[in-house]
Amino acid sequence: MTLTSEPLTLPVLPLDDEVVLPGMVVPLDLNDADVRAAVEAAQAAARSSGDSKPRVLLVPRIDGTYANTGVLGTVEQVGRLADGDPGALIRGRGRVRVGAGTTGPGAALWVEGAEVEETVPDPLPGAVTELVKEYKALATSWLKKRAAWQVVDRVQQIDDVSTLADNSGYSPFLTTAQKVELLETTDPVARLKLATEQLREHLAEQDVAESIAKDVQEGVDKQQREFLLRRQLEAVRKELRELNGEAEGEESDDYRVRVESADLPEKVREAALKEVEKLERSSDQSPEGSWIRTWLDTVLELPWNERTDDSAAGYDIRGARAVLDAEHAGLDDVKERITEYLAVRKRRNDRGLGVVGGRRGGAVLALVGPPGVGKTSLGESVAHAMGRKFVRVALGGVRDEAEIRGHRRTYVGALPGRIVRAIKEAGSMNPVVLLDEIDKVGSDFRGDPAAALLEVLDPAQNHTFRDHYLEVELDLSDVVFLATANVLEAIPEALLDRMELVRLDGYTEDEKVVIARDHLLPRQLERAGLETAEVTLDESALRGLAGEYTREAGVRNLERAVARLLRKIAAQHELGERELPFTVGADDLRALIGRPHHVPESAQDPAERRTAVPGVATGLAVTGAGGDVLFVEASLADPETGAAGLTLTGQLGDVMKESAQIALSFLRSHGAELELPVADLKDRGVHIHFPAGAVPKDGPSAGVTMTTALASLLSGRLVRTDVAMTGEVSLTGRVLPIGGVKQKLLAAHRAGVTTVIIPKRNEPDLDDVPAEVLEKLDVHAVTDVRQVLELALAPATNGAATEVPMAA
Ligand SMILES: Nc1ncnc2c1ncn2[C@@H]1O[C@H](COP(=O)(O)OP(=O)(O)OP(=O)(O)O)[C@@H](O)[C@H]1O
Repeated sequence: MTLTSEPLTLPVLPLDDEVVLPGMVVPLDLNDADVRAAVEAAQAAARSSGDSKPRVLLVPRIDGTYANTGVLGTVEQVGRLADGDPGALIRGRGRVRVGAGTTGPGAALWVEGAEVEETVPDPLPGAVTELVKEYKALATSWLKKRAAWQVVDRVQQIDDVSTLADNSGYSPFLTTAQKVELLETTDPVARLKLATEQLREHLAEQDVAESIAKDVQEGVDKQQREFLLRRQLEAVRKELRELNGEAEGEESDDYRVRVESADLPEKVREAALKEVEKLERSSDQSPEGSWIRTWLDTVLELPWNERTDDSAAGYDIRGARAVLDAEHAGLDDVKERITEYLAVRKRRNDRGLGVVGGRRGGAVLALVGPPGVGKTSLGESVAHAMGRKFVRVALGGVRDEAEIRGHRRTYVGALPGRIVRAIKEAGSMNPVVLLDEIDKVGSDFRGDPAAALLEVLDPAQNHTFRDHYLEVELDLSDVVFLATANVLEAIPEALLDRMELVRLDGYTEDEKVVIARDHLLPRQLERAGLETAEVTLDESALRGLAGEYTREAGVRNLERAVARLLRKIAAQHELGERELPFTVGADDLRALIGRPHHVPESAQDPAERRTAVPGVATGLAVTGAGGDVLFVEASLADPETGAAGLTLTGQLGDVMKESAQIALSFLRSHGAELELPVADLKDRGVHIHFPAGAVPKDGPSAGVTMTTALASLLSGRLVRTDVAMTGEVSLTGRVLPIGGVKQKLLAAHRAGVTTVIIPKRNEPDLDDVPAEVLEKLDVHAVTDVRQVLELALAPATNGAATEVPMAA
């Protein structure tokens, strides 16, 4: 509520763009004509009326218009202002409603006015007390920001609502209009509310502005800091280079220069430059920096645009064949297959067709066979023949997909995969890559390496091969992939689908002799530091080494034996114990490298032979090392103590266990007819054992051998030592076909077996078996297990027949 008291007559002091509120003390410049006129008029009036202080009416004038409300001001002092100009110090006293114009002394404008009386509720309602607190808090926070500590105290001490609100007149952030609003709000509580709002708004704006300013400042700071640090880094580097005696400009670790000067495909360069930028931003010590450097090194070392030139000069197929012939003895069919493969590849290439693709396209040659038959070295020969670089990627035991495709770079110690590493090692984008032991890749929780390999080998995908580590695409379409495997069955199905198989089953003794003479001996002579003419191995010595000192499908141990022999001779020569040149004959072997390890069963003392007791039969099997002979032993358990049923030992697979069951069932039902005492089989346990040594692959082909061993056991008739057999047996006694005939026959021959029994339906496989082996073997193709028993069991000897061995 506002009341007006008796009228006042006052000279108007107009304030342009300025507002003085009650309680404020302001200095005003007397050079200003309006100010001087008002002050002088007031002084004159005061003198005549005897008032103590001259009084003026301070009225804001906005765009030439006066506000409705003014403030009664008393002139406190007239003198010099801080800048030396004449001035007056005026104190605002109270609100006055501006009335009509009137006359008075001097040049000033005189008006009538009425003082505005203010009432404040007493005591203050809670809401107002709260408002007072809020205002003080806001004002304090604002003042503290400006470090106006004395003012903080003064504001805190004001208790009067009206005075507190008018104190806002000092706020420099308020616009003239806002101050006029404060002036014209005559109710003190309403005015304090308004002042509080204005203050709050300002503080909020300030907060936003401040945080923006902070952000801006930080950005600037960071850029500046970075710039400064960079300069410092450069200076330090330069100094280090000078210390190390490097010439200016010869910046070994300046990746930017290296990337820019390297011969990289455009996409790769872009990616590399991006990394260089990251590197430049990271500190020298940060782990990220070292990752990036490793990555850049890898990228820079890859032979992006290197390729050996084979199509332009055009390796001619005849030349290629000549290389294959020169480096490997024998293997005619294998070489033929490789030559065909090369010819097709070349023709397609010449006609711009690219690699043979598509499913079953057989873009990849897979060399399958036992160890030491020359798979790896054939791969190398293919590279020679094509005039390309050769790299070998060992896949044995790879179970992690990342081995093939690389680890993501975020992985600690990440590396590119083996394919990328192979390309790097080859130093060209079109090498011959030999995927060695592709049958030994496994899969587990870390993914399926075979799936990654599939992508590598697929001509539709491999021109954009993506290694997880490298992250840039690599074109593998010009790489010649070859694969090797020991065991065909172990190659993952999907991969097998992509491959053209070339089988290497092993060598005959004659072939080994030729290989040893033409290839292994010359190489090992050189290794032993001997001249070609100094040591000769005659044919009988080579034969002895191949036949009695080693027993293998390939020639790896043979090569070792030759090496051992030559080392011995070289040492003896150095010790003066042997004259050179020297020709080694079969009789010299024993003295040089000791006794042979592999004597044929038939050459053993008859009592020492494995088949010297009933119940042991000789089988033929394929193992990881190629074909091999193995012995199957059968015995009957003691009727008192032994458990009934069938016991099998010797690391057998499920299929082999089933074959054993079938052999047993067959003999139980046909024993009588075969004149075998099958009653024994009913109440006594049977034990079949495959002695360790060579562990055969799981399969049914030992069926005939197990049947024969059991029949021998029951009849007491020995199995002929010179007979070995292979074949599956059905419940009715039919002999069914099996695999690996060539490997098995080579093994039989190696072991000195002379009679071999095979299933009739395998007869066509004999075409693959070298003639020299067939010549020495008496091969019987049979259809029924009865024929097997007839051939294999020796005639009964009187008396000894009942001596049946027993298992413990
Ligand atoms: N037909 C051959 N003519 C000449 N040398 C041969 C022949 N076969 C094999 N060799 C030689 O025998 C050695 C063993 O061959 P290699 O290492 O290539 O066997 P591999 O089949 O790859 O065996 P693995 O499966 O264990 O890798 C090599 O030194 C190779 O040169």
